[in-house]
Amino acid sequence: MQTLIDQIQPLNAQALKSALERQDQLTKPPKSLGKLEALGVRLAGILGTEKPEIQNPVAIVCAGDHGVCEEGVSAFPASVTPLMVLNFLAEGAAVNAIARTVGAKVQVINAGVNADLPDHPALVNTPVRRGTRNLRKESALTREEAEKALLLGAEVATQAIQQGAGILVPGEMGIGNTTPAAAITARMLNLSPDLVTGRGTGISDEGLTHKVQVIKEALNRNQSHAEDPLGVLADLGGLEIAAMTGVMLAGAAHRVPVVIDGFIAGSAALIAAALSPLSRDYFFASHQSVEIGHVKQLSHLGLEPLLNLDMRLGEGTGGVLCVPILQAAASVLKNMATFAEAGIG
Ligand SMILES: O=C(O)c1ccc[n+]([C@@H]2O[C@H](COP(=O)([O-])O)[C@@H](O)[C@H]2O)c1
Ligand SMILES: Cc1cc2nc[nH]c2cc1C
Repeated sequence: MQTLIDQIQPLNAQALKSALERQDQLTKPPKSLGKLEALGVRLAGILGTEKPEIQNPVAIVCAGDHGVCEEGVSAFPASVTPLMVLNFLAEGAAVNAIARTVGAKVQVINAGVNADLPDHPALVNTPVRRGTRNLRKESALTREEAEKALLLGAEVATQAIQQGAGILVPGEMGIGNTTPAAAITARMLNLSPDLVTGRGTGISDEGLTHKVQVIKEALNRNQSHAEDPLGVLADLGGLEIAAMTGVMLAGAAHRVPVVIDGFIAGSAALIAAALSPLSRDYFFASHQSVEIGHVKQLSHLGLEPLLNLDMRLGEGTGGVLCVPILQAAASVLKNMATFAEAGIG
């Protein structure tokens, strides 16, 4: 893991500078493309050229199950997780439908689903274990398991990049995973669980009170500290959260932009950014999730969401939806004429 972290370098300062200057030479009133301009400049810094281009988007949907489901923290049964993996493979899920509209490929990682899954070309089927332990009672994962899941995500992302992926969207599927995501967020940001715990798939008021209590008890076991992000990941868990963290770090290590989806992806990004503060420069936040803790994650990460469509699905749906916006931001720098070229002014 340390090798991966050490590979992450700052953005290319020269490319940032020339892209910034170029924005004002293009045939438009200065700053008239608003936030697209800063997005383009950052993409230039990531790709190391004032004329960036983004091709071959790939969504990597990481799936895992959660021992804490036995506490009744979700509106849906855990059995939905493997069924949704089959749905991704049959291209019937929301992420598939949205990916189709933007030309993105969807790959799935079984990081730790509690069921046997069939072999499929779009599935990396090497689970670290069959779901996490119940974080209310014990550490969800060992450090070794957390690191293994992280490295699995990193390996799949690295392979996708070697095969030409130009932008990565880590997505997730895991019934119960807003519980570990909220616990991680509370610990990493040192916030009370009631400020970062939401309704996930749609639990009742009573369910929400219970969920906050479960998270409080998990945090009160008091086994991990924000200064030890891998320890937090292991303690509070999520095999798919760990795998997503790996995808994010591998994107940054290979200078590939990474689109951060909703609240669960946000919790993985908190871990990634704590492991490597430089990695944040490679991240773009797609949308503002309805989950209440998401705003807090994004402000901590210094990321502004591109869309606010009241989404709270996960799977990488918001991330995939934002790919064309980022492609457009790059295309402006790459394909627009300058005033000099157009003979204007
Ligand atoms: O991405 C989000 O912001 C988001 C918010 C709420 C729920 N989800 C999805 O719903 C599942 C987790 O919800 P829950 O209630 O089972 O913890 C999981 O499969 C996520 O992909 C995702
Ligand atoms: C059906 C369903 C699809 C999902 N996709 C991501 N989380 C989900 C949760 C449920 C319940």
